[in-house]
Amino acid sequence: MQPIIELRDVGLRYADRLVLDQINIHLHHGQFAALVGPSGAGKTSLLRLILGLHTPSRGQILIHGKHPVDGQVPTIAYVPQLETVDWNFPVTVEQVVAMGLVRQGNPWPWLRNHERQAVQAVLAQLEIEHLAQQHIRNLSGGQQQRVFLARALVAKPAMLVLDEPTTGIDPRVAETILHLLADLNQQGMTILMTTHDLNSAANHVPWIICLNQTIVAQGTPEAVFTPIVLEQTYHSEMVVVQHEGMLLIQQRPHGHSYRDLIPNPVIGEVLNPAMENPIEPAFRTAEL
Ligand SMILES: Nc1ncnc2c1ncn2[C@@H]1O[C@H](COP(=O)(O)OP(=O)(O)OP(=O)(O)O)[C@@H](O)[C@H]1O
Repeated sequence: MQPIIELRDVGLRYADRLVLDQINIHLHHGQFAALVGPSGAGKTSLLRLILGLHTPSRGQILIHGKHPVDGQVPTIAYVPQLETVDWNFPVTVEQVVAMGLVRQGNPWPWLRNHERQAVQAVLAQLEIEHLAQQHIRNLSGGQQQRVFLARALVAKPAMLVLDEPTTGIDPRVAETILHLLADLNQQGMTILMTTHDLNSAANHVPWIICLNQTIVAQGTPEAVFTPIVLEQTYHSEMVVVQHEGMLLIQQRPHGHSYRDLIPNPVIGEVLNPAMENPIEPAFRTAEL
């Protein structure tokens, strides 16, 4: 089956600075993937490449097997980081969601009936229809995230791309947003999100892409969330434990060894053979 998105040996430079290198990713219909990596790893830059907002310095990006034309990628909807939004802009929830509609042939600022119905339907789907006339500034972080999710969904995209959807909201609300994304994925939506929350990604997202300028590893959480892959990604020692069926990931405290902290080291093996120091197969992890 043809991937929705395919990146072939993609590189990106800002001026003379290499930000992304040798990026190879396939995302198929129905996948739910998280892009993780430290600040400055190039996660947002990679999303912007996929959205057609940057041109790769090398390699190819194919959407449904084709090159995006003129930066237009109509079937992929974007949910921005909340902190990049101007909350003083005078708009209601309904107006924000309507911005997601492709409003061909309607130059007026008010909505036609079918447009209002589409907005109402997506607000109901995300259980925020009661907020339609509220100013966006007056909402909680979780409600704001749902509004921008609604704006993305109203255009009926083939795929959602979200930049840090759980940043800046409390852990309980972040959990509900991840459940919402998992529900959308169950209904067939393909999703790619960036996150700094490794524990949520490990326990809610079935496919993980570890990035630090290049792809360090990609695979299931159990396969890629290993101390070695995490150290290669973050350049910092991490502890991975399994507890009651969950993966728990934490920065390694100073003065402890893995032997003290990990009763059952987790095993991983989906690695990037192109890396300078290819990561050893997983069974080596247990020897640390
Ligand atoms: N438009 C730009 N021009 C020049 N450099 C940029 C530009 N955008 C990003 N960068 C640089 O490229 C690198 C990757 O940035 P990017 O925002 O993609 O990282 P990130 O992984 O999303 O980081 P974070 O987790 O902090 O959001 C950073 O060093 C950043 O300073």
